[in-house]
Amino acid sequence: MNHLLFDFLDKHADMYEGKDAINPELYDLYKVKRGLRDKNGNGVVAGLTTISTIEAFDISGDQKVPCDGRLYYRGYDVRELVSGTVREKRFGFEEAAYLLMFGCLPDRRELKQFCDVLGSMRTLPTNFVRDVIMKAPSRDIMNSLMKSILTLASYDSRVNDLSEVNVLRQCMMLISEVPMMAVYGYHAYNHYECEESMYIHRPSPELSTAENILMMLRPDKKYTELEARVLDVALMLHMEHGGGNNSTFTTHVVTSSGSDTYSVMAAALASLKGPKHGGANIKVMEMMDDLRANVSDTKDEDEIRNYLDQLVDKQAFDKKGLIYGMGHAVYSLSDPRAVVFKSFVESLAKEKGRMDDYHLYTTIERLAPEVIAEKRKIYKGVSANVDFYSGFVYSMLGIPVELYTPIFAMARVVGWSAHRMEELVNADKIIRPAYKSVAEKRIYQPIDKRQERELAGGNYRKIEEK
Ligand SMILES: CC(=O)SCCNC(=O)CCNC(=O)[C@H](O)C(C)(C)COP(=O)(O)OP(=O)(O)OC[C@H]1O[C@@H](n2cnc3c(N)ncnc32)[C@H](O)[C@@H]1OP(=O)(O)O
Ligand SMILES: O=C([O-])CC(=O)C(=O)O
Repeated sequence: MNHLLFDFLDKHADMYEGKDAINPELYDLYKVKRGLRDKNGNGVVAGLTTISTIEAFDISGDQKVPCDGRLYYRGYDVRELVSGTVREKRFGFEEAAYLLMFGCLPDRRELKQFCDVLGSMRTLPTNFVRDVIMKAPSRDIMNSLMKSILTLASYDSRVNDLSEVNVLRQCMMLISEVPMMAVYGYHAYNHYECEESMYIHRPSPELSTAENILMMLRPDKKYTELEARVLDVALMLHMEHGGGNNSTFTTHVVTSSGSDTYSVMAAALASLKGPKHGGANIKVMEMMDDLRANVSDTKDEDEIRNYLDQLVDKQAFDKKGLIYGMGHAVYSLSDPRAVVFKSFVESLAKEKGRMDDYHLYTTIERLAPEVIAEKRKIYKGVSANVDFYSGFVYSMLGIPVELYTPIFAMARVVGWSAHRMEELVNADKIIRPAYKSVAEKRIYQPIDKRQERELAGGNYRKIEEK
């Protein structure tokens, strides 16, 4: 332990606590939109996009009426894209990636070419797995991914070339390589930290992204057709969500400064892993484990409601006051992706003998919006979001929890790529909103004239002892 640091923090913890708190009334006074949303939850319009469209309200006269959510990729309803590829027995991730990147649906020849190119790019530099991915493995695969992506930049002789075709090359390369880097990052962690056996399977250029993920993950490389199709649908549902979501907005912000593709993607990953964003899928699973540990009868609705009450009152689980997997910055009555997920969760749960869990999830999905509405100011309705059922689906596919958010990233890297290109082509202006300063001006004091402060201390020690 660094005693110097420990004592310093112990003395200063009290002084630091609340130091940066700003009187909430000032936000109203200066009309600051906290979280870049107005009082009714509407986001500040920060840009234009043709990549996707999100709808959560219908307009009736001059009224906005909450409706079931709708999501379109380049104008195509995501539900139709999913049902189309499932019906026509094709893997859809690559097709949707083509659509998002190039703006139109591919014909058979174009799709084959695109899949062949992605397949040919599923390689990493010589010894990259040994020298980069295996070094300092961590349970946090998102951090491991960021490290790998930033290191890849050193192997790119045209790292800073912002021409469209070069950025397209870099993006396609990352779409191909992120699944490998994430799965190998997990194997490294599983071997070095969990003392399990390690195996590194090379991806196959003939297989789809979803098949490759399952193949690389499993010791015997085996998976069923249903498992690969379900994962493919999950990837399609996570690929893109407008320009304003936290990680895609990060993509726009960092792109606008002229930074390189690797740095932009690392920043987007850093944003996505947050538990209020893509990291929520891991939190949902941890919350469900905590619920099972604290609710004696998971079929008793009163007991479940009581636990949800405690969650929102910051008394249970991580004491953050959130029911993970619930609520969305844009959607009101429903998130269309959660609805699609739910449609195959039931059949999968039946097949895997997880119907008790399925009923528990559906009960929470029904009760949570009521509990949140009782205790918070609700502007537009709260419903299950894409992260609510995704972890449950992955657990039925035998995917380890550490990979849940990285799987989100494997898909969303496509949306980030499309938005990076859109920002480069259209905006070419650094994103720079304003912050109103509410600080007082002060007169400089020479060091010998500054008053000595009495620091009580003890606060950090208490935190450490917990
Ligand atoms: C891929 C994705 O990023 S999807 C989102 C994944 N995140 C989660 O599942 C985490 C849990 N959910 C949340 O934290 C929130 O719903 C967010 C961050 C997604 C959206 O938050 P907001 O934009 O503030 O939602 P909204 O305006 O509808 O919230 C209204 C009120 O309900 C509260 N609320 C919303 N969702 C929840 C929730 N799941 N649990 C408890 N309270 C909630 C908000 O805190 C807010 O109350 P406040 O004004 O007192 O702070
Ligand atoms: O749009 C948002 O705020 C969150 C997001 O990325 C998603 O729901 O996929």
